Amino acid sequence: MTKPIIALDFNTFDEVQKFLGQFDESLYVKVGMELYMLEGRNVIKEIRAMGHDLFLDLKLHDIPNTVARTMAGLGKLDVQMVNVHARGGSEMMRRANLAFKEHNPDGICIAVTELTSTNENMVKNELRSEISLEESVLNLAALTKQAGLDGVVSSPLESPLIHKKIGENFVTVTPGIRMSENRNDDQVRIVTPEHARELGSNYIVVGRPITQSHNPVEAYHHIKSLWEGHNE
Ligand SMILES: O=c1ccn([C@@H]2O[C@H](COP(=O)(O)O)[C@@H](O)[C@H]2O)c(=O)[nH]1
Repeated sequence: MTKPIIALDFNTFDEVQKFLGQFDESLYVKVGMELYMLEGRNVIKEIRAMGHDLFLDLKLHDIPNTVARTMAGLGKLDVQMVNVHARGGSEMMRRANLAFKEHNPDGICIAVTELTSTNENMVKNELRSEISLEESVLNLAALTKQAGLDGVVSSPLESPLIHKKIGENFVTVTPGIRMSENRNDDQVRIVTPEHARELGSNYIVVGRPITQSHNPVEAYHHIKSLWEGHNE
C-alpha cells in the first residue's frame, strides 16, 4: 500500500521545515506550483535530502518543445513523480515522458485529466464540452496511455472505470480526499480515504485535512489507517 501523499501547499521553506519537523518518519510529499514558484529547485533538493519521497506537481501545459525541455530539467531532480496536463495533447505528453525518463528512468510521469475542482456544469457550460465529465476523464486517460505515460490524476470516483478501460497497471493518483468532518474547500469530486481504497486508487493526495489540522501528525496517521483499511 502506498503512503498517502501529503500536499505541501505552503509559501515558504520555513513553513515546510516546521511542518515536516513534527514527523519522525519518512513521508511521500507533493510540491506544487505555489511552493516551487516561490522557493524554487532548492526546496526539492532539501526535502529529498531529508529522505522523503516527492511528487513534483507542476502540471505542465505548453507546446511540446517547451514542456520537453522543462521535463529534461526536472528529470535531473531526484523526484519520484512528475506530471503534465493531458489537454496538452499526445505529442506534448509523449515528449515530456521521454525527456523526463532520459534522466530519471525509474520516475513516474502522469497526466492530469479533469481537475477534482471541476464539476459537470463547468464541463458543459464553461468548457462547452459535448461529452460528460466522466467521458472526458476517460478520453484524456486513454490519450495519456497512448502517449506512453504511467497514469493519470483524477478523482477516486473515476479510478474503477480507468482501471477497467485502460488497464489495471495504469496508475491513478487521486486528490479530492475529504472525511465527513472536513470542509470541501474548493474540491468538488471528493471521496473519503477508505472509499478511495475501495475504488482502487493507487495513490491518494491529501493537503488541507492534514496541513491545516490542529494536530497534523495525528490527522496523517488517521487518514493513513483509513486508507490502509486498519480501522475497520
Ligand atoms: O485535480 C487535481 C489535481 C491536483 N490537485 C492538488 O492536490 C492537492 C489537494 O489539496 P487539498 O488541500 O487536499 O484539497 C492540491 O495541492 C492540489 O493542487 C487537486 O486537488 N486536484
